[in-house]
Amino acid sequence: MLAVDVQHIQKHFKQQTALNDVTFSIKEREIFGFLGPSGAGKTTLIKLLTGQLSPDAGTGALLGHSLKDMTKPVMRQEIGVLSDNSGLYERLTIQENLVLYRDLYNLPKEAVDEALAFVNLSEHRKKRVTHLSKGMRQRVTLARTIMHKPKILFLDEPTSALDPANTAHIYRGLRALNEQGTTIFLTTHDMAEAENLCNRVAFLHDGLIQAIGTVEELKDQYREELIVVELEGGASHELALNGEETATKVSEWMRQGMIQRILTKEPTLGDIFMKVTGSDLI
Ligand SMILES: Nc1ncnc2c1ncn2[C@@H]1O[C@H](COP(=O)(O)OP(=O)(O)OP(=O)(O)O)[C@@H](O)[C@H]1O
Repeated sequence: MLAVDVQHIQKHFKQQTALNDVTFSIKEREIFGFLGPSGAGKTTLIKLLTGQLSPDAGTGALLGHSLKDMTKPVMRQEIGVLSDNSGLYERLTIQENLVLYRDLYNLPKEAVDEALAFVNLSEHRKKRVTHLSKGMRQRVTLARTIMHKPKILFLDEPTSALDPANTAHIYRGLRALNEQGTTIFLTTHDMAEAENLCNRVAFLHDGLIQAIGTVEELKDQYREELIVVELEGGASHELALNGEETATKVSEWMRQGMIQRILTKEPTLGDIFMKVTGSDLI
């Protein structure tokens, strides 16, 4: 069964088109990343998939259930959603927030400790939410989101407020969760995050999927045969691998003994995004 199956979804806000004919599917147990700059439609897509918005056109299903059923209680057990809108109880501690949630979902006692460890907040469990930094809040929200071990996890920019050490910790946790069977759908404009975590990615730009595939497939598809020649004194030149100009220049530099290093150039996801959309990821 497909975890997510979306066909020709459209969403408009008055004159503004947020999503325009978006079709894709995600297999169970994939980690799938939607990459796009601000305003590309990423949050809108998560809201449509999780029943917070209805599409203007198109159909979709999660684990075989129509998007129309997303607000039903049974689906709340199947999915977890991390978004900006944390909905945490400010006056309660981290632990008290998680206990409330544990009881709501009838989870075992140890679920709170596991969730705290997942987000590296065990030592801070007694802190009130109102005193937390933005990154800590994001981690508490994430703890709550993964606590019931959902079948599909939707993460809207999950590490946007986190430092590198906590980001690495969360990545390890997400991979472990995925190995236990959770399908993960995340949005990001951080290409390193996508490369690091995702089995497959899609580029979203102007409300359309502009490219989709594994990171390796996209790199193969858009690979330019380029070399970088680094010269004495620090100058560096990017040249086509098989150009006449390259041969002339390189042999001249070699004759003069100027070459320090010659490297082949692998495009980053950011390079590919730029090539496909003509726009930056930021
Ligand atoms: N409730 C709304 N009313 C009007 N326009 C909206 C609404 N929600 C989103 N939009 C518009 O739809 C487009 C897509 O927005 P969306 O929030 O999905 O982008 P995003 O890719 O998540 O951006 P970011 O990375 O900044 O969160 C934007 O042009 C945005 O202004």
